[in-house]
Amino acid sequence: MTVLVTGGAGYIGSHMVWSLLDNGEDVVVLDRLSTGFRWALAPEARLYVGDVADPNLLDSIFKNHQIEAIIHFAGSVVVPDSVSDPLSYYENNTVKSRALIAAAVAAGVPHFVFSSTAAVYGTPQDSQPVAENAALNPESPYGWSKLMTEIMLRDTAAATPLTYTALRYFNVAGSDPKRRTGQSTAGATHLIKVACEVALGKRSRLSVYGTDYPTTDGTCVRDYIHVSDLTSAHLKALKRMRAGGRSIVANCGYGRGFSVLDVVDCVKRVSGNDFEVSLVDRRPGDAASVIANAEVARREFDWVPEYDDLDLIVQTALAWEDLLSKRNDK
Ligand SMILES: NC(=O)c1ccc[n+]([C@@H]2O[C@H](COP(=O)([O-])OP(=O)(O)OC[C@H]3O[C@@H](n4cnc5c(N)ncnc54)[C@H](O)[C@@H]3O)[C@@H](O)[C@H]2O)c1
Ligand SMILES: O=c1ccn([C@@H]2O[C@H](COP(=O)(O)OP(=O)(O)O[C@H]3O[C@H](CO)[C@@H](O)[C@H](O)[C@H]3O)[C@@H](O)[C@H]2O)c(=O)[nH]1
Repeated sequence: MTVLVTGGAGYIGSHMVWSLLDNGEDVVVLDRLSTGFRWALAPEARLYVGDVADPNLLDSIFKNHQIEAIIHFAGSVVVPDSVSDPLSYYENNTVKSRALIAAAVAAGVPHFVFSSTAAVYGTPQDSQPVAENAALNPESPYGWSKLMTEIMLRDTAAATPLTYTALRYFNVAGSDPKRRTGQSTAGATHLIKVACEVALGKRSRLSVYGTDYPTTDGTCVRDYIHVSDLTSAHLKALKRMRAGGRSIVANCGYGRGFSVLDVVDCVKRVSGNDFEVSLVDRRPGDAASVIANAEVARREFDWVPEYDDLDLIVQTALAWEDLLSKRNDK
C-alpha cells in the first residue's frame, strides 16, 4: 500500500515525505516542480513529474501503485497573488483539485487528506481562537479556492466511499529539526522566511504590510505552527481514517497569535542581527488576525504538538536558511 503525496517536492510536502518514510510508509510523489525542487525530495520516494490534473499520468500512477491514500499539497499558495490573478488560483487550486478527486474516486482510493487553510475564515467576526464551525468568510480568492475544494470533498464523500480529512493549516514555518529539508521557495513571500533571509543578509529589507489593523500593535496577527507538528497531524489523521474514522475538518495551529512586529523582534533576537524594517501600506487579501482552536485535532486524532515555541520555529528556519546559502554558494 502506497501514499501518494502531491506537491511532495514543495516546502510542506517535502517534510511530509520524510515523516511518512520515517514511519515506514511507501511513498510516491506527483509534482510539476513549479515551486518545488527535485533535490528537496527524499531519495526513497519515487517522483512523477507532472500536473495533478493530468489524467494519463494519474492513470499510470494508479496502475503502477496500489494507492491507499492521497495527501494533496499541490497548489498555489501566495495570498496577494490570488488577489491580482484570481483565475489562476481557481484553476490550480480548485479546478485541478476537482480533477484529482475525480481520478481518486474512479480509482477507488479510500482516503484523502487535503491542505486547507486558515484563510477560509477571513478575519473571524465572533470569537478567537476560531473553531471549525465558525462562519467562513475568506478575504482572498486563495481562501475561496481552498474552501471550494473543501466543499467538493464534503459532497463527494457523502456520495462515494471516499473518506477525507481537510486540515486547515494556520501559518506554517520552520524546518525539519534533522535539517533534511526546509523552505526553499525562490522569491518567497512568507513572513518568517523573508525575515530570516533579511537577518542573514540575503535580502536588503523587510516591509511590514499595514500598521493600522485593529490589533494590539496595528500589524496582522497569525498563529505560526512548526512544519513538523503539521506533518505529525497528517500522520495521525491518516491513522484515524485507516481505523474507520469518518470525514472531518480540523484546524492545525497552536491557539496563540503573534503580530508581524512580534515576529520581526523574535527573528532579530534569535539571529542576533538587527535589520532594517519599512512600515508600508496594507497588502491586499490579508485578514487582520486569525488564531486556531485546535480542539478537534486533539480530540479526534490525539494531536500533541511538540514545537509550540516561536523561538524554536525561528531557530529551525534560520538553520535551514543558513544551509541553503551554503548550498547556493556552491
Ligand atoms: N505554507 C503555509 O503556511 C500554508 C498554510 C496553509 C495551507 N497551505 C497549503 O499547503 C500546501 C503546500 O504549501 P507549501 O507552502 O508547501 O507550498 P509550495 O509552493 O512549497 O509547494 C507546493 C508544491 O506543489 C507543486 N505544484 C503546484 N501546483 C501543482 C500542480 N498543478 N501539479 C503538480 N504539482 C504542483 C509545486 O511544484 C510545489 O512543489 C498548499 O496547498 C498550500 O495552499 C500552506
Ligand atoms: O514580507 C512580509 C511578508 C508578510 N508580511 C505580513 O505577515 C503576515 C503573514 O503573511 P504570510 O507569511 O505571507 O502568510 P499569510 O498571508 O497569512 O498566508 C500563509 O498562511 C496561510 C494560512 O494562514 C496560508 O494558507 C497561505 O498559503 C500562506 O501563504 C501578513 O499580515 C503579511 O502582510 C509582512 O508584513 N511582510
